[in-house]
Amino acid sequence: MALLEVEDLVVQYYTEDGVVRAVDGISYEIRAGETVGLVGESGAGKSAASRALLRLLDGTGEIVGGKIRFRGRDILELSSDDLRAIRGNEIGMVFQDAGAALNPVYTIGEQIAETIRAHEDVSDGEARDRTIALLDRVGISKPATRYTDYPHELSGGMQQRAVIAMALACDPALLICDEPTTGLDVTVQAGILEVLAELAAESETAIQLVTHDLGVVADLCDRVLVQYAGEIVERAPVEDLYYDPKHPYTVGLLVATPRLGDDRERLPTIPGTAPDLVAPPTGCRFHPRCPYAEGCCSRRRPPLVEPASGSPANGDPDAHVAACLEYTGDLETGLDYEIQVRDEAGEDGQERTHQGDPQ
Ligand SMILES: Nc1ncnc2c1ncn2[C@@H]1O[C@H](COP(=O)(O)OP(=O)(O)OP(=O)(O)O)[C@@H](O)[C@H]1O
Repeated sequence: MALLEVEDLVVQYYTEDGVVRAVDGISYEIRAGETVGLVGESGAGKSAASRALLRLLDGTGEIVGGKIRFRGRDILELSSDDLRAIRGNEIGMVFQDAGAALNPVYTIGEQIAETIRAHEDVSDGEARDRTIALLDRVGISKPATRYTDYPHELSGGMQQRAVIAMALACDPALLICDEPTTGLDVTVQAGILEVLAELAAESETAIQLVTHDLGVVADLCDRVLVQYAGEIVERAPVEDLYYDPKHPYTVGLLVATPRLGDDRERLPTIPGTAPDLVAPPTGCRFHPRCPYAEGCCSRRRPPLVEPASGSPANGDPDAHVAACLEYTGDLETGLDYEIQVRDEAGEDGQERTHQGDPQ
C-alpha cells in the first residue's frame, strides 16, 4: 500500500469572478521514503493540491471531489481531532512563508519542544534535548543558544530552517514542502535545499516538494508530477522527465530552466500566460500556448497515456505517462522538439538541447 494515495482530487475556490477549479481531478501516489516533485507555473494549483492533503485550504477553498488516503485512512472522512493528531506528527508541513508559521511570542525552542510534547509523552528535558538535536540537524549553529531565540531574532533563512525542524519534530512519514525557498536569497536557498536533500537521501520520510523550479527537482526528487491548469499533464521518474520529456509544456519548462554554465543572456519563456481557471480552455488546456497544437487539441481533452503504446495510465507510479493527443495518435504533424530547441540555439548553430545534464 502506498503511503499517500490521491484519487481524482478536485479543489475549488469561490471568487467574485466565479468558481476557480484550482485542482481538477488529479491522481497520484507517494510511497514511503520517496521524494516527489510537483512542478508547474504559478497558478497551476500546486499549493491548493498540497494544502488539500491536510484539509488546510485557505479562504473559500473546498475539496469537492476525490479521495485522499494516508496510510489507508481516508483523510476526508477523519474527525478534526483525528486530523489534528496526524498534522505535525505523521505529516509535517513547510510552507512558503516561514515567518507566518512561527508564533512570535514563543522562542523557537519552546515551539518545537511543544510540538513534540503535544504528540508524544516525553519529559520536558527530553523534548528540549530532541529540539536541540533537530536545530543542529537543520544546520542552525549553536543550537542550544538559539533555542531561546524568538523568531524575529532569526534571519528568513534561519526561520525556515526552524520551521523545517518543527515539521520534523515527530519524525513524520510524509513532509509536504510548498515552495520552501521562495523569497529567500540564492545562497540561503542553497542551504535550505541542502537540508532537504539530506533528508530526502537519508531518512525514511517521504517528501512532496512543490516548486516551480525544475533545477531543484532534478537535485532532490525521485519522481516528478507536472501540473498545468489544475491537471497533471506528465508524470515520470526524474531522469526520464529530464532526458525524455513527453509533454510540450514540460519541454517548455525545461527549456526555460537555467542550467549550470548557461550562457544564454535571456532564458526563453513559454509564450502566453497560465489560463484562467474559472473558464479554462476546452480540450487540452495547454493548446492556446502550444507550438504543436492542431484543431483536435481544442476539442479533445487528452487522457494520461503511456507515450509508446498510447494505452491509458494504469496507476504504476514508476510509469512515464503524458496527456498529449500526440500519444493517442490524434496529431497529424506530431511533435518535433528538436526544431523548437534548435530555434533557441545561438548564432553558432550549436544545439542546446533540453537533454543536457540536469543540475
Ligand atoms: N484563497 C484563494 N481564494 C481564491 N482563489 C484562490 C485562493 N488561493 C488560490 N486561488 C486560485 O487557485 C488557483 C491555483 O492557485 P495555487 O496557489 O494553488 O497555485 P500554485 O500552482 O501553487 O501557484 P503559486 O506557485 O503561485 O503558489 C489560482 O487560480 C489562484 O488564483
